[in-house]
Amino acid sequence: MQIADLGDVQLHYRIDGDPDGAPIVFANSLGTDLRVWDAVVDRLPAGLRIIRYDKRGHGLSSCPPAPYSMGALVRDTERLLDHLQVRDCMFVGLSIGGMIAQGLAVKRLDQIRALVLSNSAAKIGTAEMWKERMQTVQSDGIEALAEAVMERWFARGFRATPELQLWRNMLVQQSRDGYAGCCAAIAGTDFYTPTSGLRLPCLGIAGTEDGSTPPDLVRETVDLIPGSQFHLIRRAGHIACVEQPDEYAGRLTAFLRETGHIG
Ligand SMILES: O=C(O)CCC(=O)CC(=O)O
Repeated sequence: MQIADLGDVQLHYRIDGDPDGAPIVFANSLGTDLRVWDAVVDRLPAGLRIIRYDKRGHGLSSCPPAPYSMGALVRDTERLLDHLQVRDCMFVGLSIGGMIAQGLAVKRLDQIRALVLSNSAAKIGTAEMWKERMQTVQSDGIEALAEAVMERWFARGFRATPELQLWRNMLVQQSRDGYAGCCAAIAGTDFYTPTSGLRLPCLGIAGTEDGSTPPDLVRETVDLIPGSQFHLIRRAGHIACVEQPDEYAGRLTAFLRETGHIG
């Protein structure tokens, strides 16, 4: 376990693979920690420096009081990558992690060479929806949302497996402030204009049964960046990396090859 002390926030991160390899960075979604990538990381080829972290308010990172801004989440990531001396990475962002990826690419193209927007979009939901969710979390806890979240996260078949309980536990064990803080960041984010100006290799990944960021929404965002690719995973919801890790890691590996991160 490793911690980066950035002054106002301490971020928990983990590095696997080859310390001198080409960097690939993973950013998690709302209500998850870096374990959400375990199965994908296990399936990636050798020769990569694989960096994962918990954004503020999630996992083992520190949890400032809500609300958070997207600017703060992007800045945390920027400082973490500077701390780790990461340049020219492939950045894989899941949902809010994909929003962080877009904000970071706009700001620091030296850090990001290729972008994977997984189950993500330039704008997710409405400000009203996020306000309601924040109020529910702050008054009744994350548990009050858990059943509905599981239906958006996972396809029907996966929801019938015993593994579902583990991911539900991960969700409800996140802090209320961390979850609500990130809801506020999503509510205030509309990256359509800045993302339209991006020029870098981009891959969109969507799940056919994603109830949070449906395939058309993901496609609309990646189509803002000329030359982007799009990959649709069947029998997967919002957390496609957990449900279909073979296909997910396979597509990432192909994109790593196409973009010259691995030979
Ligand atoms: O997962 C995210 O980062 C935000 C999108 C969302 O609403 C996920 C969920 O359905 O809980």
